[in-house]
Amino acid sequence: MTTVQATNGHGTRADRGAAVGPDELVERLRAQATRYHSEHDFHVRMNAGELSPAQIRGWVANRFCYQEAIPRKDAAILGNCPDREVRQRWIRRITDHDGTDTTEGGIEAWLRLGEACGVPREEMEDGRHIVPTVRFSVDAYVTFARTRPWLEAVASSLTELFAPGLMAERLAAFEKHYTWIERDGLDYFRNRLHQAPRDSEHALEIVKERCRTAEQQDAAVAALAFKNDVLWSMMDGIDKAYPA
Ligand SMILES: O=C(O)c1cc(C(=O)O)c2c(n1)C(=O)C(=O)c1cc(C(=O)O)[nH]c1-2
Repeated sequence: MTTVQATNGHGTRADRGAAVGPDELVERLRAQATRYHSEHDFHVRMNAGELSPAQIRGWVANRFCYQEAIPRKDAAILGNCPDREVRQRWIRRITDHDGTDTTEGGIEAWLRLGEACGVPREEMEDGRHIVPTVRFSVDAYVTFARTRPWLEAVASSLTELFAPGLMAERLAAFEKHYTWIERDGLDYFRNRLHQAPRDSEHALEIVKERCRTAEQQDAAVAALAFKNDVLWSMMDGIDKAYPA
């Protein structure tokens, strides 16, 4: 089939006329990997061990804004989703981040990561280090989940398909290059190594099964492209705020 690639990579309806099968849809979604934030220069330098302590601290403090917003984003998806089976599994994402009476969640693990890097917990919690680009990008993601159809919001979470490679590389890079960070602080990344594939498999199953029309498929690809933009602009904001 002939395709005309949109220059912004958003895979608009002009790309294709007809709906494709589930496997080809997965290929279209996976093709978005080239625009994932792992390709951003700040991440490339992070994993090469080239960032200063101030740059790592700036990244950790700003990323806390994203971590804190994830459960609110997932609650918005639950609120818009009429399907009990989907909700039954999706709800796990909220406790993974918020924790429970007996388990520590990702937000607490991220606060410990920050402390291990030398950012006091209260400085993360009060948001004093958050730069405007990060705040607006994160807000755009939560607003997207609140206002778009729930299936598109599920598709937008599929950046997590691309996350495990970056996480594994990051964990190795932190252990090798940033030895000034206490090892216990890296639990967040270790946990995500198994949580991210589990979550993205579920989201992919939903999108494969339910995005059957060309419009739904284009909307899913566009949602994923939007999310890549959210993550990329966060990195742009952090990169600019903490120069080498
Ligand atoms: O550090 C990263 O590179 C990274 C990327 C992503 C992602 O691809 O959206 C997530 C996370 N981390 C993460 O920790 C996380 O909990 C998470 C949830 C989601 C989501 O969209 O639901 N993405 C991500």
